[in-house]
Amino acid sequence: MSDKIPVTVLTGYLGAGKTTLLNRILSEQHGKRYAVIVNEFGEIGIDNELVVGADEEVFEMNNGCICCTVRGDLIRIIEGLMKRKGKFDAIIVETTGLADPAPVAQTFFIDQDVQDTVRLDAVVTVADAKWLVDRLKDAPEAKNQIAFADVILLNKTDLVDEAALQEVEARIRGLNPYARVIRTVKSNVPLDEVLDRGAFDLERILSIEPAFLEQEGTHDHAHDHHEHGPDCGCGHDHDHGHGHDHHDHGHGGLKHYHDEHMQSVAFHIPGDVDPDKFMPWVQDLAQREGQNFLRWKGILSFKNEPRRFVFQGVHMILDGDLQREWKPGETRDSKLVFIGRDLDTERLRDGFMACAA
Ligand SMILES: Nc1nc2c(ncn2[C@@H]2O[C@H](COP(=O)(O)OP(=O)(O)OP(=O)(O)O)[C@@H](O)[C@H]2O)c(=O)[nH]1
Repeated sequence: MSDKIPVTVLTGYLGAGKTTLLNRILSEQHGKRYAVIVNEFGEIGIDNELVVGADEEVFEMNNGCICCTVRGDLIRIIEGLMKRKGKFDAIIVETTGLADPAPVAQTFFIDQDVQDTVRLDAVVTVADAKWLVDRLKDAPEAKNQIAFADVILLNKTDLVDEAALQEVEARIRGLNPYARVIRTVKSNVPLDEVLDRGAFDLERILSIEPAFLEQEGTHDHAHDHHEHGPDCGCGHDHDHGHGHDHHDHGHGGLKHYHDEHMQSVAFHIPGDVDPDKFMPWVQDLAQREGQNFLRWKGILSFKNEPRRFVFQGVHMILDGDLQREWKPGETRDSKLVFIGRDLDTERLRDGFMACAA
């Protein structure tokens, strides 16, 4: 995987600080060269002019919302970039504040040429500390962007007090316990926190919060009785803006929220998985229930396989790779995480457990 060019998808609601982060990435002395793809609504690419950078190349996509019409353009731009391989080290795609990151991320899994040359490194979401809680109530895109993220910059922390920050962090955790959350002012973050993360931080999360796996299933919420509109597969969120979808639990002094619509569950098999069982299971699951899964991710130990199988999916689109070898002394086990809506925890657990070797 290492010779593939890493792609960072930068997302976040309108005005959260994405361009500020991009400018920081492009102006800092890090010795790396980035190709930047900016998607902006409208004819005139204002964002392009706001993006500084000497050596970097900025490509713009103005043909509408990236999430509906522009996936083809994104593929073409990346193919064009690949002809200039060697001229840059990484690609950053900045999406419009209203885009659903799913179709963008999927692009890196579905087109074979793209898949052979680049890899989705991480989805980085910039969130506005002052306004996120409000946007989570009225803007389904904002909720998707949080649930989807591998890394979240909680930006504009200068505009709110500590209590408000803790509140917004609790909201974020309720939607996505797996993302790394970093507080920032003016998107000021050490760049290695957001770039070249290595697809996702499952291992880090599991090492920091081993309790997740011990209490598997506790991050979901069983009382989801709202009906959803069908997901048309375009990646748009069909969530209805229900006003009171949060439950507030005491949690060792820390506030803990569950969101009835967005859930996350993690499963663990303390040993090998049989790929002949696992592969058909996930493929079938993707077909039948993929629209409910925003992200699914796993690190698996396949029977008789010296390398780790690393897996991620976005809705129906799946991507898996045999990566590095298990190290001597490393515990070979298998973990799978789902973030999505209306997850049938019991059935997912039973299905995964049945894949044990
Ligand atoms: N007070 C404060 N303002 C900030 C911070 N970060 C960014 N801003 C300001 O917020 C405004 C929006 O920042 P941008 O970086 O353009 O946000 P964006 O997410 O790219 O916005 P869109 O392109 O509209 O989606 C700018 O005026 C920034 O200077 C911060 O940490 N604190």
